[in-house]
Amino acid sequence: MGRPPNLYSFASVDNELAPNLRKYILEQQNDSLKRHGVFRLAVSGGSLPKTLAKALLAPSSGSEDDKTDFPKWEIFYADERCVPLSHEDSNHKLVKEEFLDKIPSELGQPKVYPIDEKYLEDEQECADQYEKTLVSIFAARDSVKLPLFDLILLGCGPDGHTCSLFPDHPLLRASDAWCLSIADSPKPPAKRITLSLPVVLHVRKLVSLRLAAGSNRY
Ligand SMILES: O=C(O)[C@H](O)[C@@H](O)[C@H](O)[C@H](O)COP(=O)(O)O
Repeated sequence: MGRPPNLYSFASVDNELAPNLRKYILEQQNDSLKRHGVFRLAVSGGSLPKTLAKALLAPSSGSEDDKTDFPKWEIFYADERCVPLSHEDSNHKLVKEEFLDKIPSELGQPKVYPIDEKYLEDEQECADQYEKTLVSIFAARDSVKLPLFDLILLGCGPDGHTCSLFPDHPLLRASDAWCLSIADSPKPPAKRITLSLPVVLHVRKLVSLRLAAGSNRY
């Protein structure tokens, strides 16, 4: 059995959560860069991209371990809605506008892997293609059983869903794919793709941010 999760609660996003999240992410970045020269993470939508910007675009203390190395980051989507990348519902658009576009040019940009818009009409094909992208980065499925992200950063909806894995949905039991499609998401838009639960649980480090009900505290 894995280690039990550490639970933290923060009274404010700006003064408490953001600096602690920065420290945690940069520890994972530094550790990953030492191990394999790249920092591979998956992110979701919701309020996370804005929180990431608060954490990671804050000024560095100047110490060696408090520096972002964005050009060595590879960012994937833990889930995505099957809409064009410029659509209001796109997680990529959100991450781009709330975080990536705000990175000062001197810090460089992460490499980002959005879904391929060619396959929006067919959510299963969209998931299969995204899985192919993961396979091309994390090695072939016949050589690794599951991709190993250095870090996955997720939100959690009021109903308990995370990625596009919803409570009691049959997708929670799917174990034969890295990426899954959903056509009946209880939260619109209905068509989405998501990492499968085995992939999420295989990660090196997982952060799940849950807003306290009716507030903007985590
Ligand atoms: O695709 C989605 O439905 C959202 O991205 C969703 O998964 C979000 O991450 C959670 O609902 C948490 O949202 P908050 O971060 O706003 O609480």
